[in-house]
Amino acid sequence: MALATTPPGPSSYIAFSKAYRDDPLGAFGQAWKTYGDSIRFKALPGVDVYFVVHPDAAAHVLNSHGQAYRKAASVHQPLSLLLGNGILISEGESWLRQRRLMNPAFHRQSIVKLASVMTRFAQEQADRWERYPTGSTIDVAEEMQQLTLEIVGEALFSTGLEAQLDSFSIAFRRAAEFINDRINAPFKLPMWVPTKPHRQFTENRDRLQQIALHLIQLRRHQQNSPLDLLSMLMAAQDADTGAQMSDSELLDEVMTLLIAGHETVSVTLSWAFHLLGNHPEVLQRLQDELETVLKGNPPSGEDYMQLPYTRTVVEETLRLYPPVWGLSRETIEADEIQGYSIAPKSFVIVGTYFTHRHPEFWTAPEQFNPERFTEAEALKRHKFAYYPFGGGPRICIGNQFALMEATLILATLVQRFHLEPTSAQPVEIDPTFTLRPKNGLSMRLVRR
Ligand code: HEM
Repeated sequence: MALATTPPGPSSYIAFSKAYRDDPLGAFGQAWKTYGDSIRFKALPGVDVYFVVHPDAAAHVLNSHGQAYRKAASVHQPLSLLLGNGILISEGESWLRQRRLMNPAFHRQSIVKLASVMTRFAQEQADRWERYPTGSTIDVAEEMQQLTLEIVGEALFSTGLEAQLDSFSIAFRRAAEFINDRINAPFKLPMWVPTKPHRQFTENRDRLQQIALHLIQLRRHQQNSPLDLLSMLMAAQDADTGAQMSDSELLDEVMTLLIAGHETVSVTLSWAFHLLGNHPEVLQRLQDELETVLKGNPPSGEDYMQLPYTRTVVEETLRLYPPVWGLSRETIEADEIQGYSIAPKSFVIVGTYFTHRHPEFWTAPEQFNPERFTEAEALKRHKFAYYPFGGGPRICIGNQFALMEATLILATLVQRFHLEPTSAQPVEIDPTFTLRPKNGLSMRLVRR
């Protein structure tokens, strides 16, 4: 048997990390071009970072050999400042218990019931836009963030978040910036050191948690509670012990769902509008589908399955702009990926953004072409050529929720409005926290 070797990579990590700080996607993209699908960076003495792009490697790390990996502490410790030990962060038995408790709330039957929440809020958004003078310039990224936060808030609590929406949104954005900086900082001061950013982060985190905890406590005292995600989480019982979640466990899960459940969908929608604004032929097909299927009526939950082209637009957007552009893991034990040896306690990044543009698996990968996502085309593909929701046991629990929400919002807004680019300049990507358009996304709102 041939001995496993070490993947190639740059000799100077300092040069790479400087390029990474200036332009993370550009730095990884350049390294991918130079060294191929598996790269090793010597980060610090004794600490290696491996970057893998091939779908086989993604399948290996996320699925078939997932037991040799755990979520990377350097990313998840900063995240846990906000999400505690919620399902996104936890590991092992405790994660399995949380996942089992939460799974029923995300089954298709449960999600379908939320379709009316999604369409109602999307219609309200369209009504708000109706009041703007046609031709107004709007920040689509900002508008989608508010809308998706409203929807996940309603799905969780049925009511209650509206009044606090702005406060939540601002505190979240600031807290997310702090976490992103902390993830990328080579040295992290302990949080008890009273620096200004630490104090500000704590204030923002406390504001977010107070809002969520208040809604949980209100529900504890409510009779005839509505059938929403929060009641499902509160009613969920551990199969072995019959135990239910405490307020602090609920708080971590609620924070996780509010945050994981709005930011990702909001950036997907922003990119979808950006792509549609620059691809009139795709927009035309989408409008044709909406006209044929909806016949001028507003979309309802039942229409979701009848809008296959709209959904492929969402899927293709998630290919080109996966909100979670890379997945980071740590090796628990030594491993071998595609013939390369991976040292124990190394950091492995699975490069979703790059796999989604891998020329061996996608024809004309840079082109926006929703046709790739017809059932027949999808069946022909490597299962891990496309994984915007991750894969294996830790796959996104909200993937059905997200696809339904993005499809229904897109259908509702495209039926009534056309969003035009305000500039011929390409929109820059800001890969902090999630893959967002840099400095928002300014577009011209035209009534149809
Ligand atoms: C387009 C939208 C979305 C994208 C691209 C996305 C992406 C992802 C990815 C890549 C992961 C796996 C992270 C990893 O393996 O390290 C994940 C996990 C997760 N997502 Fe999503 N997500 C989306 C929407 C949602 C929504 C709407 C919710 C909830 C309402 C949600 C809740 C979660 C949770 C709770 C986890 C952790 C699951 C676990 O570890 O068991 N996500 N998401």
